[in-house]
Amino acid sequence: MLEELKQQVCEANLLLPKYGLVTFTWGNVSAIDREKGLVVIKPSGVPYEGMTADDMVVVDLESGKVVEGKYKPSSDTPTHLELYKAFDIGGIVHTHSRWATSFAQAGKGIIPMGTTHADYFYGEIPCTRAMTPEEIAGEYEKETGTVIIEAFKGLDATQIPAVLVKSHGPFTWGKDAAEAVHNAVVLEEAAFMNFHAMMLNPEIGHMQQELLDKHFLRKHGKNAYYGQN
Ligand SMILES: O=C(CO)[C@@H](O)[C@H](O)COP(=O)(O)O
Repeated sequence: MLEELKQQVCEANLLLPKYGLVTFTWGNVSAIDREKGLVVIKPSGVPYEGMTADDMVVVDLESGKVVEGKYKPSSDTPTHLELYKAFDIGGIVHTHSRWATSFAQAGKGIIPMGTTHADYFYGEIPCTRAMTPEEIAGEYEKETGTVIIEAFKGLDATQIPAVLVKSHGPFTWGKDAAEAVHNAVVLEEAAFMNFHAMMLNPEIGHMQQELLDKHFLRKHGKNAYYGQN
C-alpha cells in the first residue's frame, strides 16, 4: 500500500542528515495521501543510515492508528496529524537544526531581513507560545500541534511554511515531502543569516515590505514568473 509515497518519504528523510539538519535519529518527515486518509511517516528511533521505504509507517489520519509498518511511528506523529487536519499541505518536516532551534529556544521568531527569506516565507516565521504544564502533561505531541495552529491564526500557512515551537525546534511543510525538506533547509539558512545580521547590526529589523513583496510574489504569487524552488 502507498509504495510510491513511502519511497518519497524515505528519500525525504534521508535528506535531513545529508543537509546537516539532524543528528542521530532526531527529526522526522511525513507525507499524506488525502484520498486514502493515510499518512506515511518515519519510524521512531530508527537510524537514518540504511533506512528504506519498507521501514516507513502508515497511520490513519483520523484515528492515528498504525495500518501498516513493522516499527512504531515517529513520536511526533500526533503533531503531524494535527497539522494535516488544519493546513492544506502535503508534507511535513521536523528537525532540531541548530540555528532555527536556537531561535526556538530563545523564544524568538525569524523576521524577514533579506531576499533569501523573502523567496520562501511571506513574513515572520512565528515562534509559538510556551506550552502550559497541563498541555505538557496531557497529550503533549497533539498539543504541540495545537500551539502551532494557534500561532497561525490570521496567517496563511501555505505562504509561511515554517514555525518554531518554543523550547523545542522547527517544523516546516510544503506541497509534498521534498518541498517541506527544501523549506527546512532554507529556514536553517535564514536563521543563520538573521543571527549574524543581528550581531553585525543590532538595530537591523524587518526588510523593506516592497522587497519582501517583490521576491515572494514573483515566485509564489498568482502571476509568478519564476520557478518555485
Ligand atoms: O522532537 C523530537 C525530540 O525532541 C523528535 O524529533 C525526536 O528527535 C525524533 O523522534 P522520532 O521521530 O525518532 O520518534
